[in-house]
Amino acid sequence: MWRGGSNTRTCKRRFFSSPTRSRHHRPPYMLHSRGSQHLKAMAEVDHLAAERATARFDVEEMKVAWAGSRHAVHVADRMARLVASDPVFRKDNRTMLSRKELFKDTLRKAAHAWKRIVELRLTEEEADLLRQYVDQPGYVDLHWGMFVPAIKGQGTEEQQHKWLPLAYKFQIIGCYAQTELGHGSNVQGLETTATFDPKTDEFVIHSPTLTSSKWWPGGLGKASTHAVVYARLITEGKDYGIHGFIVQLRSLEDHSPLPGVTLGDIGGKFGSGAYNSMDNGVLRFDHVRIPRDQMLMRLSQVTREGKYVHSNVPKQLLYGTMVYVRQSIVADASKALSRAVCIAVRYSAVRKQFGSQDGGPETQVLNYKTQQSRLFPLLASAYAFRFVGDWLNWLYTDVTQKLEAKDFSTLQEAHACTAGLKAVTTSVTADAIEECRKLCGGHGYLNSSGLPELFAVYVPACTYEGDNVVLLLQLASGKQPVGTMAYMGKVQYLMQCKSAVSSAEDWLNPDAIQEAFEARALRMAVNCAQNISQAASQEEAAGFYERSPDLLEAAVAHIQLIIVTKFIEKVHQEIPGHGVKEQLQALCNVYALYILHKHLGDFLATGCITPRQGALANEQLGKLYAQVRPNAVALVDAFNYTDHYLGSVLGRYDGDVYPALYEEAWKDPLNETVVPEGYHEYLRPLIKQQQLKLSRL
Ligand SMILES: CCCCCCCCCC/C=C\CCCCC/C=C/C(=O)SCCNC(=O)CCNC(=O)[C@H](O)C(C)(C)COP(=O)(O)OP(=O)(O)OC[C@H]1O[C@@H](n2cnc3c(N)ncnc32)[C@H](O)[C@@H]1OP(=O)(O)O
Ligand SMILES: Cc1cc2nc3c(=O)[nH]c(=O)nc-3n(C[C@H](O)[C@H](O)[C@H](O)COP(=O)(O)OP(=O)(O)OC[C@H]3O[C@@H](n4cnc5c(N)ncnc54)[C@H](O)[C@@H]3O)c2cc1C
Repeated sequence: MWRGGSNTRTCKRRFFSSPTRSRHHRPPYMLHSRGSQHLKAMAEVDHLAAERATARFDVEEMKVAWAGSRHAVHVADRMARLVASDPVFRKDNRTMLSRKELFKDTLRKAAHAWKRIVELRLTEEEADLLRQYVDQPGYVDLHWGMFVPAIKGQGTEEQQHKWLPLAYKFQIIGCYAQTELGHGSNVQGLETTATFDPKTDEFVIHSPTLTSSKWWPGGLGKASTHAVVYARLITEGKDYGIHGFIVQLRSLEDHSPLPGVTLGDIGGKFGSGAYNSMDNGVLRFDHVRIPRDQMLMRLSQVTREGKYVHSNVPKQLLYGTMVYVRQSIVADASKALSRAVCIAVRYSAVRKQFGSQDGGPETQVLNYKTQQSRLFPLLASAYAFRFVGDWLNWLYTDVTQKLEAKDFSTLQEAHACTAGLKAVTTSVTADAIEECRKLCGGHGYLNSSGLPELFAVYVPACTYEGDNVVLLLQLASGKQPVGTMAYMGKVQYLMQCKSAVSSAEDWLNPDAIQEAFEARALRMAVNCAQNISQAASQEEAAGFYERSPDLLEAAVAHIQLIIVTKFIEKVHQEIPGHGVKEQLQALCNVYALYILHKHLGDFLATGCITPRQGALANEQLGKLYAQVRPNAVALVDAFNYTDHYLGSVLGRYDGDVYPALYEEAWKDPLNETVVPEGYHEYLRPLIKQQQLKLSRL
């Protein structure tokens, strides 16, 4: 979970307490006797009011379209405000905390969040949202996000009955210990062993090598008492491959590691603050014994005699927790992307540069066409990811229900879609956050813009829960033209069809877009298949390996088709509210035509459109940007984020950016004293030495 918050060090620190601080060092507006009044008056001004007035749609109804329902808007609103108004959840100076302070702050927030959840008797939906708005990654993410789902998905009814109530009441804290120092992507290559001992009816969990040390699990380093550990099951002398086991790691009395367990944190990570609130851990086992019934036995069992029995279900169900988390990550991508875009759009409307010859007002940078062509596709992508995320959630729920009824027919489709969408949406979002930082110019590089930390927290999403390249290759290896691949059944038509677009406006026709995207995806897949069979006369796997860079691109084309299709389907639905459907239609077109323009090489190379049609798409894109421009600020308002959640002086709702930037600067610990620490040791002697040298000349 979560970002931000107050900290004991900065709370105790009084702003002007240092004896070496001079009064003249205060921000000038604070020297003014009416300083605070003046600030307050400024804060009441909505610097973005003019922008909001130009919106041609009902923002409140757009909030509903974004959130999914009126109920969802209300719940999100209540939880966001609850968090924003609670001093424990304050989010200032997090990037200035030491690792230990940050971790303690995370424990404090998690404990306080839990207290509020219990006191207010929040529902699961409310509790999830509250944690989201607290916004600081921590052990609870893995406890709720992976440990509990692993037991639910892979535990028998008895196991669920025993372990879930303990987890629900936080009597135990769990993590998901799969990855090892030597193996992450290749799950079948994990080395940890779980050897059944029929004499004692126990499994012996062991780390035979350094590379078998569990490495990365979040929450493992310092917080968890238990883990679902993935290990090779060995019984009757035979290795049956990877299975899940519930293993207690720490004492429930004093939190010390149990005998045979060595564990700790793996060390600092990218960026300040950011993901360093999480105790990603290392874990080694030295012949640790657990009762047989702590093997998760829903999919396969080991009998008292040590016999291995596999239920009649696909072995890939072992990977179910990862599929679940991947679909949550897609939903999360739209949140991270929309936060960055909200900051960049609001700031671009406030920021002015050039354009005035006579001392008059300068131009809002949002009016520059280049700014629009960089920013509006990201705005459209945030909406696109939101809707495809909703669809993926539906698909996941559907496959789960089917699995309950022992229908495994959609398992492969769910795996392919979650893997591919996770890969594409996280890669785009990580790049987009960085683009938003650049769109905010120099100020975007300040921690107070919120963007550096958002990027640092977000970027590992390209790696965790499956490296994006590895996941795209999984998608590319899919074989059956079912579900979202059904368009491949139209192979004859799509291989030879020619786009009928003859004017820029023709690109507003969803059928024209759909056909171009289908033809491109299919033709790329067919090209790959042909090249693979040519590259490897004897073995398909060798050809697959040889052509894997092309396969990646074909997989991306397929996923972009899914995203475009789901956006088009969304816009076809009944959408209430003045102008809401029209705005979504425009954003859908921006998304599709931007992808077409960006990947024009694919579309042209596969011959599904002509260069002239490509140019017309770009022409239409320019017109769409002009249509989005007056609605841009209102479109990001519809995300309904509080200033607390955004955590950005540049993205403030009121657009009053400059006083906020100015004020934030003075909170830096470097500004605690006028004369910096180290002056007497290093600066003064240097200066004096130089002065002396000069005086001798
Ligand atoms: C945790 C909270 C979640 C909240 C998310 C919201 C984010 C909010 C942000 C908050 C901040 C912090 C929280 C973030 C927490 C991050 C936690 C991270 C956790 C982890 O990273 S856990 C470790 C994850 N590890 C991986 O993902 C490993 C990747 N590797 C694999 O998945 C597999 O090894 C593989 C799929 C790449 C290959 O597997 P293998 O067994 O070798 O299979 P193959 O031989 O290739 O394929 C065999 C057949 O099985 C099919 N298959 C493979 N996988 C699946 C699956 N999952 N489901 C169904 N089918 C599958 C495959 O297609 C083959 O089929 P075929 O034989 O061809 O028909
Ligand atoms: C912040 C964070 C949190 C995490 N949390 C957890 C957790 O809670 N629990 C847990 O068990 N794990 C966790 N992980 C581990 C994570 O799941 C793995 O790091 C991830 O699955 C990638 O595996 P890897 O590190 O082995 O990468 P590698 O597979 O070693 O990848 C290295 C490079 O090789 C490439 N590559 C690998 N295989 C192939 C291939 N077949 N074809 C082409 N290229 C390939 C990749 O694209 C990449 O460029 C976390 C990781 C991070 C960064």
